[in-house]
Amino acid sequence: MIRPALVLSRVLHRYDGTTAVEHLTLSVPTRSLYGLLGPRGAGKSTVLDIAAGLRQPTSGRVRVFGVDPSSDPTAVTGLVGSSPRRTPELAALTARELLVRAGTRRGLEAEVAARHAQELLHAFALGEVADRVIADSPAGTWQRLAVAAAMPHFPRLLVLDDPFAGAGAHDVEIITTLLRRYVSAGRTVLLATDSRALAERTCTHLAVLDRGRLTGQRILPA
Ligand SMILES: Nc1ncnc2c1ncn2[C@@H]1O[C@H](COP(=O)(O)OP(=O)(O)OP(=O)(O)O)[C@@H](O)[C@H]1O
Repeated sequence: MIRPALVLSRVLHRYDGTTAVEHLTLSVPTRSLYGLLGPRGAGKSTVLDIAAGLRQPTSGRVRVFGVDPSSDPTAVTGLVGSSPRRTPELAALTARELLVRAGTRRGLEAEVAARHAQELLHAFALGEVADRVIADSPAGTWQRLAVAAAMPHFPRLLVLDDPFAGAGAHDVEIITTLLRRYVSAGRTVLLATDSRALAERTCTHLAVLDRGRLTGQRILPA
């Protein structure tokens, strides 16, 4: 049997007084495009942070390709890719600079990072804005760039928080095509969204979260 990309077993997460994730158990198969669907505050971002090794759960068991993020955080960082947040510091960079920086931060040599940045700019149809400052780009362009910035090192698990937020139909089309291609190349994508329509159109698997609990799970027809 192929080992799942991510396994959460009875994961609980509390922030001070708030229980964000309540005894969540789920398994994300390798080569799936797995959607976490739920309204605001459902706990999606918390689950993604836990999957990316950016947050330790209060209790429960987490395995990323069999690795426990609490005992080997560095290994998990190498296996997972996630998008940067749009901070003023990043918005002052050009699209190309952001992608090169994303690559070198993931351990690529400068030359390799520059080549991958060029490939990603092309794949995400970002050629025209490549050397423009990010601050001048609309939300949909940022979303394409943010997804590209999660993958310069070709991580085995791509973790994307709301990659369609503010994206227009053209951006959604490009992002969806690239994510499908990524999965076809043997990788795995875990994304969060509050749009049922987009989740159903894009994903191969769907888990529905509500107030930190799993309320449904489906495999979607191809
Ligand atoms: N850093 C934090 N400190 C305290 N409470 C938090 C923190 N982050 C999230 N929460 C709370 O945890 C719950 C789950 O939040 P989370 O962001 O994981 O949900 P979400 O489904 O991603 O929502 P959104 O779509 O709004 O990001 C919410 O009640 C939220 O207010």
